[in-house]
Amino acid sequence: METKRIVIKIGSSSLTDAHGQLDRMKLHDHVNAIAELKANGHEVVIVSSGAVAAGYSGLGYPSRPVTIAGKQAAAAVGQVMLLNNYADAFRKHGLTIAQLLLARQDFERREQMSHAYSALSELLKRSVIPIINENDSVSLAELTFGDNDMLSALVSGLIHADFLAILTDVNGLYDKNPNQYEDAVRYHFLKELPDHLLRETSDASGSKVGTGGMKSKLRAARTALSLGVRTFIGTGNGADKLVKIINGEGDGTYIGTESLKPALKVSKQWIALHSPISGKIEIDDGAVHALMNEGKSLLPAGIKQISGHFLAGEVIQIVDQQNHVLGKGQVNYSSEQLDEIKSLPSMRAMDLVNVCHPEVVHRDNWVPWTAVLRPVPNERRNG
Ligand SMILES: Nc1ncnc2c1ncn2[C@@H]1O[C@H](COP(=O)(O)OP(=O)(O)O)[C@@H](O)[C@H]1O
Ligand SMILES: N[C@@H](CCC(=O)OP(=O)(O)O)C(=O)O
Repeated sequence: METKRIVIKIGSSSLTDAHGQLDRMKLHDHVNAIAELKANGHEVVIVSSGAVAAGYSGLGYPSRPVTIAGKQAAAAVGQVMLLNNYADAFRKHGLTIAQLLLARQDFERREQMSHAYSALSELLKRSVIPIINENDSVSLAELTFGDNDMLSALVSGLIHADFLAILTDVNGLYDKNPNQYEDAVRYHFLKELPDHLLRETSDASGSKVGTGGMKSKLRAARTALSLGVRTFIGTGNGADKLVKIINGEGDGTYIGTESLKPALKVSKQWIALHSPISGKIEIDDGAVHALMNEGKSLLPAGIKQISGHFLAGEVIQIVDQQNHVLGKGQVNYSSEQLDEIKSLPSMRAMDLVNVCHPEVVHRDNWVPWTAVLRPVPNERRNG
């Protein structure tokens, strides 16, 4: 049997009881199913929610806190309880776990993203099961993932996973919220996620503890697909549930086909999804053709105009002369240098600013505004 690298996202709703508190039976059910995957030789990374749910009652809150400070405190208490429970449960299977707490800022800094990649790769090599959660207690309010769906998609891209399973309390995506409409119909398989599905799907959570509802799972699934990772959204019970899920027999919705394009390199993922945009370069039609159709790098000769102040190594947006965004790239020249050399032949440009490589943006550091950068409807573009 082919072994796979699998990311399992476990939502709060799949870890808690009717009062919104950590349900150890549910946790053990997931652990048994993950142990089964490991026994079959698969590599597994868990993205687990549940810290706030596990911690709030111990802090004396009558229900899940709504204030930022309340959630941060509850997560700090609950994360310890959550991981202790996982560690005990996995130990019974002879398996070791590791904890990684990630914040959105960790993805915005290229080195930190590479460190996360290296640490995860090493843990997987040593057959340890990394358990990731958002670093709720320190995440900046305006920069939190909020739920772990998007985090799980980004992690699955980062480690070039073969499959992302988002476990929740509903058995897949329905054409309308099944909690409200009895006649809601479930999708078993979707080749891709069209815009209208994202627009129409509700962000209402089905439980007291979940965040983001089905909409955030679809956003995450779209990101995972664009990073080359097939996704499942659904549920299941018993030790064989995950084996069934990865064999295509799971109770839920499968999104994407086996023949997705391969994942982008980590450096391109950073440029595409996380890097801040420091400026803009407008290019002529010849350069548009070279970049978009011929897989070439951007040379000084194709540059018409520069906006913003940026340094060499920063990421800028590239637009055509009608101001259509073409993509993002990491520049080898500062905006000051580019102002001097725009439209010039490469040799002259290099002489003028004393730089030894002709590419303004090398094709290895260029990501076109295709699937990865495509904004989810009703949302701001990255940057
Ligand atoms: N179209 C839909 N299909 C399926 N579930 C939906 C849909 N719209 C809203 N939901 C709700 O989304 C919930 C799952 O999201 P959420 O509560 O955030 O789960 P989790 O805690 O697992 O992240 C379901 O319980 C369901 O009530
Ligand atoms: N990081 C938070 C997760 C917040 C949350 O509700 O996420 P989810 O259940 O995935 O919608 C926690 O551990 O409680």
